Amino acid sequence: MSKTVIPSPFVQVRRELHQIPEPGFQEFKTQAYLLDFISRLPQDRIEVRKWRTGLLVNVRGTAPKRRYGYRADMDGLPIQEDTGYEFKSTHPGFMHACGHDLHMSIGLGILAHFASHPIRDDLTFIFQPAEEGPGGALPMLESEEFQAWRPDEIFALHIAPEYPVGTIATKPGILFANTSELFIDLVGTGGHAAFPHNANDMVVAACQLVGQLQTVIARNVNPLDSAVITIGKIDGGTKQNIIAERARLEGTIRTLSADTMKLVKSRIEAIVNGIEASFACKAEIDYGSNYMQVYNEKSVTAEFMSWLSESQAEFGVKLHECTEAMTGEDFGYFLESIPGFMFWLGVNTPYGLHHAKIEPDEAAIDTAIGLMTRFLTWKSEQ
Ligand SMILES: CC(=O)N[C@@H](CCC[C@H](N)C(=O)O)C(=O)O
Repeated sequence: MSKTVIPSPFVQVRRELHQIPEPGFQEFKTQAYLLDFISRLPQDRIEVRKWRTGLLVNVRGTAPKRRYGYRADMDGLPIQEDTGYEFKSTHPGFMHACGHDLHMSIGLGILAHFASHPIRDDLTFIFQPAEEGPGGALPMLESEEFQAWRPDEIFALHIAPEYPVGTIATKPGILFANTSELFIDLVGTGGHAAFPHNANDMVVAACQLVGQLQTVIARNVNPLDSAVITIGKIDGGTKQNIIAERARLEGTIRTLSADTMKLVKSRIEAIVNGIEASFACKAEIDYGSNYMQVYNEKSVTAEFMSWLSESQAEFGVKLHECTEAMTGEDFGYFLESIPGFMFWLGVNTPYGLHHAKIEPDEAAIDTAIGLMTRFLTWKSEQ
């Protein structure tokens, strides 16, 4: 006899959100979906405020002394999906490839629980746009809407493809890197492919520049420190037999300290000046958006880790104290002024974050909802 497997309601929510990935600050359908879901929850303790394409939701406690915040990010990535899903993205060239569909469904699951099982303390649910860029956290944090329901402590998670479902990985102190986007435009003189001596080839300049940028990490950063420069995109020229007048490099810088970020940027600037001189071209650097490191406040994180290590067997989860990673997250801005932490949630998939084939194990959704509802309930009882 065939058995029909009914997915958890929040797996279905994730699948519906997966189909509508939108770029940062254009999460219109996503916002409408969240609003519609929230409108079907018990309303007596809930208030909702829009902030741009994001949302803030207040859940009033029964006798509040403190307020806890839970944040989920909302935007998708410019990736053409290549999964085997029946519920693929319906937005060509866009995909939830960084797990924000899971993050939101987990956020809704925790919210749905507390809408009908209020705790003593108040809760703020933060559905934040534009994490992948240009960064929604900082302007949201500074907004009147956020300040009205500003939490005393704040929490978030990020899916982790490399860990099995049930693994929760985190650490006190720095978890994710400082980041800066990097855009470099090179402008020279184009020309006929057969007359290179009359032109000034920006494809050659861009290739040299990419090679020289590798020396910053290999030769300027202390080998006991860590930094990354990744050039993820090069654009240059117009046709195979035309020497390129322009080229553009697009990338990102990651460091574990603000000082190393300064060092890396000053070396990039020196190298770019050298390219200008050696190719007699013009170069412009734009650092785009910059994110603060994710720094887990030590005592709140230690409290979570000790609570989790005592209760992990009961909840079927396993705590792993991980090392820091060079990922970036604008949740770091919330943590800069509000104590709290972020953790990795194992979703066991061979493809990494930002990969067109990533298929996170959806069992992690209920794991995370169960974990966070229990943790927030326990916090409120202390
Ligand atoms: C978790 C994650 O993958 N976050 C992104 C954040 C991007 C920051 C910014 N747009 C940049 O590219 O520097 C990441 O790429 O780590």
